[in-house]
Amino acid sequence: MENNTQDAFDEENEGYVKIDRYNTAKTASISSHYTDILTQLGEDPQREGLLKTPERVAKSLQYLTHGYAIKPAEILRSAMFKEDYSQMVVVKDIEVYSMCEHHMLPFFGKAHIAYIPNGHIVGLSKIPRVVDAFARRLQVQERLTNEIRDCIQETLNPAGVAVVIECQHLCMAMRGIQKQNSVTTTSAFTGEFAKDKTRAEFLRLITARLH
Ligand SMILES: Nc1nc2c(ncn2[C@@H]2O[C@H](COP(=O)(O)OP(=O)(O)OP(=O)(O)O)[C@@H](O)[C@H]2O)c(=O)[nH]1
Ligand SMILES: [Zn+2]
Repeated sequence: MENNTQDAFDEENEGYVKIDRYNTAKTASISSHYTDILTQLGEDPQREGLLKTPERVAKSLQYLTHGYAIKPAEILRSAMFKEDYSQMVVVKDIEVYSMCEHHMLPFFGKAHIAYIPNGHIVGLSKIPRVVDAFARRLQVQERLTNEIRDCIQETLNPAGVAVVIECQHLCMAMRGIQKQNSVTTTSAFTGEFAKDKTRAEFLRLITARLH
């Protein structure tokens, strides 16, 4: 039998919760609903191209929502280091793939995140991991933005956190209002980033291009 059990990141570190990514019972149950849905859409679920589609969709949906099984605060806690560095740390252009909770269609784009250390820094890769943990759920962009900010603020306790997310929503492009190029920007700040000067520096850094 195919071994579907793996942890969320194929790593053994603390904070990476073991998940049954393609839980067998869940896959079977979701698949059977999709067989029904295909019929209701006027398709023939028995035709060759669709035979494995319900199972594929079931696995795909479990992957696209695997963030529920991840504990983002533990990810940060697993790589916090005491360091006497108190300048802004910016990680920008982090790819975001999420699903809007209203239509279950993708929204995707980039997150730009900064924090000002207050005794501790965090392993750089952990910031995109936190983004993924919250993005891989059914979301709205505003809540995604706030959840990332709050997780970093509450766990790392920095002097400030800044989160800017820019995304395109397929529910606004493929259907509904059908605006192909609109981009939604959301932002959330804490602490030092309430100050105009600090916020302006962050915004300058994320819009600057080095090459
Ligand atoms: N604020 C916010 N709205 C979102 C997000 N993703 C999708 N939406 C919106 O959710 C709203 C749901 O509105 P409804 O009127 O209930 O749904 P609908 O009839 O499908 O709306 P239309 O998309 O306008 O056709 C729509 O305006 C979507 O554009 C998000 O991340 N944040
Ligand atoms: Zn939507």
